[in-house]
Amino acid sequence: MSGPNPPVAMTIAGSDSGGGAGIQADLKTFASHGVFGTSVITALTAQNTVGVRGISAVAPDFVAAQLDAVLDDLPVAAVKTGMLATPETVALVARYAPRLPALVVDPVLVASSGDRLFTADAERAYLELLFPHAAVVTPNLREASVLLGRDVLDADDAVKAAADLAAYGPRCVVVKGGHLRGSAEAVDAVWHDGQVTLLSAPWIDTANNHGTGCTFAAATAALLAGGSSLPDALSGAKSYVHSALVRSADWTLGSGHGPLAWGL
Ligand SMILES: Nc1ncnc2c1ncn2[C@@H]1O[C@H](COP(=O)(O)OP(=O)(O)O)[C@@H](O)[C@H]1O
Ligand SMILES: Cc1ncc(COP(=O)(O)O)c(N)n1
Repeated sequence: MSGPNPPVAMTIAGSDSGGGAGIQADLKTFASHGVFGTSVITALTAQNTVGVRGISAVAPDFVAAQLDAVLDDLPVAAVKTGMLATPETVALVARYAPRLPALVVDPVLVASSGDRLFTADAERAYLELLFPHAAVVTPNLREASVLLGRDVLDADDAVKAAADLAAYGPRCVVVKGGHLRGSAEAVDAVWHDGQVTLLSAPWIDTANNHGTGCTFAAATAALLAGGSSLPDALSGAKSYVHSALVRSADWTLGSGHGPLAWGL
């Protein structure tokens, strides 16, 4: 006898040929949470732990075909967006938003290697078209800076940025502090229902941080698909990333920023 159906989640993101981020990180994270993962691929990247060598965006019509194929057939309970690659694809996903439950938007604009993953001038499409539909948006410090057009450099800036991004309509904003060095804690600023709180975990000293943001957003979507409340999903995702970072801290896969472990 088989058990009950697993919850189903969807990732709408880019492929990372190096396996550390994007679709590959999302599916590992869904599976680690006992969630069945579906995937709508928006772009291929030729990428490794060192950097991004090339990007080939999928035509928006074919992104739509993938969305239709999955949504017409499978009971998707939560959705995560990662690299959307072009403003046209952001607009497309926004048009599908009424069919996308528990929408976690990770506004991937720049890889941790510093390579841009989005065409210029995409900020407005994110802010005006997609953010109003999101249950939660999860920019890192650099993405918050690009979106707001000002420096977001420290914890105080992150708190202000979370409140300012909330004005665009998402139910919750997490400004992730994974690139804030020099502190014993990795602190993220969370705006939810008009209140700002901090999400904190011990800082792990490791170069293997390629895919932390994808993993955090995918874990949040997996936990939402399983029925967690938003605050529980965010704290569960934070501890999942922390424990993955601990287990892969000393790996030497690749000569750049290596990937994270997976599994619970
Ligand atoms: N070295 C680290 N130690 C502990 N937590 C980290 C570390 N690096 C990132 N995180 C956490 O991982 C999550 C993803 O953050 P971040 O790395 O800023 O995202 P991104 O990959 O989008 O740049 C956040 O919760 C952040 O605090
Ligand atoms: C296809 C793809 N999607 C997302 C990221 C961002 O991940 P990170 O910020 O950890 O480099 C990436 N590098 N590649």
